[in-house]
Amino acid sequence: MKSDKISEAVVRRLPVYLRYLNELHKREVATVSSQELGQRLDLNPAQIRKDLAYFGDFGRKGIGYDVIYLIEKIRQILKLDQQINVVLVGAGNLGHALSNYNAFLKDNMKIVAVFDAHTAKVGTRINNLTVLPMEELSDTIQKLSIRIGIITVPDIEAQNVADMLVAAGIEAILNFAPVILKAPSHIRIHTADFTTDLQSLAYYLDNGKEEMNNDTAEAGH
Ligand SMILES: NC(=O)c1ccc[n+]([C@@H]2O[C@H](COP(=O)([O-])OP(=O)(O)OC[C@H]3O[C@@H](n4cnc5c(N)ncnc54)[C@H](O)[C@@H]3O)[C@@H](O)[C@H]2O)c1
Repeated sequence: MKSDKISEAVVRRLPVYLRYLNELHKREVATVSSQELGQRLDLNPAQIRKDLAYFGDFGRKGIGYDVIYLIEKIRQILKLDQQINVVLVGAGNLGHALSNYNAFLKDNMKIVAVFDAHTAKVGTRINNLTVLPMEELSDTIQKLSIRIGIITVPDIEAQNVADMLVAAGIEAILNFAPVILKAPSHIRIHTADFTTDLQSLAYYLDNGKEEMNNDTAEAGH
């Protein structure tokens, strides 16, 4: 398995494959072709074959890929075959929503601690967890071997929280605050930015109209 050579683009596609493969497994489908995966996921089958070739040549011509085997391999590559503990900082609106969202539990990722700086939030309960004060962040991260941090604090506080997470030994951060965070190069940071996503959608709304207008104009020629 050439896991050390997997590009970022492939790593981002693997969870997409995994979600659909889990769906197939639930429907008791045993094998799937790259064509079917391509159709369903709107990806080029050749690209899918290339991505999956990272795990060795196990697709069989005319039969396709063994769904269970592929699920196992992708989970291994993504390290979802081990329990990964996650901490969330910022028990506000978004923090509550994410802490209550259990969809990733099946992938062995679990929010095991929630923190907040506000005294009114500390001691309250979210989804069976008691919100803890920031003073306990470092000890808790070490005690529970927490490896990923989720940041849901206001933008002006986000860098400060990221620094605390890094100092406590976190290896990766999912940041929901609309700021670009700085961290040492060995820390992986992904930012989930709803605002920029919405802004780029606005562009496509206009483009869609223009394209429709162009199409209509061309059709009239
Ligand atoms: N609510 C949404 O739908 C949404 C969507 C996208 C992005 N965001 C972003 O997520 C972040 C949180 O949004 P929200 O609506 O949940 O805000 P919120 O005000 O409801 O919650 C923020 C929480 O962070 C806590 N906090 C503040 N400073 C802190 C610090 N230094 N350490 C620890 N905790 C601290 C606050 O006490 C509060 O409980 C913001 O940056 C926001 O821009 C929110």
